[in-house]
Amino acid sequence: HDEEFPPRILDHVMKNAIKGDVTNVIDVIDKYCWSVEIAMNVGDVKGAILDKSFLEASPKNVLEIGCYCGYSALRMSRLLKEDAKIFTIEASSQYADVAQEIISFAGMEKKVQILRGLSDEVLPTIAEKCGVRTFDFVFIDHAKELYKRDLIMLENLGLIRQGTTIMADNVIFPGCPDYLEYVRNSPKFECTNYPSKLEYCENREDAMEKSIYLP
Ligand SMILES: O=c1[nH]cnc2c(O)cc(-c3ccc(F)cc3)c(Cl)c12
Ligand SMILES: [Mg+2]
Repeated sequence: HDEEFPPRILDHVMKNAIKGDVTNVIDVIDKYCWSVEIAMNVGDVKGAILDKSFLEASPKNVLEIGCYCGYSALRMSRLLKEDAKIFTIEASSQYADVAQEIISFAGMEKKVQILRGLSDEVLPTIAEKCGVRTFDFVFIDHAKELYKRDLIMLENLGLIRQGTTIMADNVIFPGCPDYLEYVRNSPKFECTNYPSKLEYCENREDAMEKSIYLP
């Protein structure tokens, strides 16, 4: 995935999507990624799996680690209940800039707050900064080598509670074997695997892993 992609997708959305119509923005991004160039959004197929788990959890406080262009934040924002909110951590200021534009274009700037910085620098102060005690739903979709570290941080910081749903993207490709081994062998997590395909690909396997926290 090249660094120049995000500005192109932003430009495409601004030119081809309907301002304020979050579902149309999502569709325009998916069509572009299927037809013009692939992006590392969770995509429409895995996105539907995310949607289903999100609706089942019906969360009030949502945390996403890895915002990228804001695609998955938009998918979740359109399913948010009244007075619920999404906090999404993004380390790349270029990605965060594009995501902010796309989220605002879709009219979801009040429901989605982008926190700029590295996850291990943002997480320790997120509770007081965001006025949240624990998160009800967490979507992990950033660098695969940080999944396990960050889940342990969430637990140690008391940012997840009995019944919190954690969804992880890319557990097959690129893959996060240490994370999978950790959650599946821990008595504190109830795991379910959802086999799928890498976003915008027909023939490369990937999967999402759902882990319910039961300390
Ligand atoms: O870095 C990623 N963070 C979060 N999600 C990701 C994802 O869903 C896909 C990929 C990826 C890898 C190799 C490839 F050929 C195409 C796409 C990456 Cl690299 C990430
Ligand atoms: Mg991903």
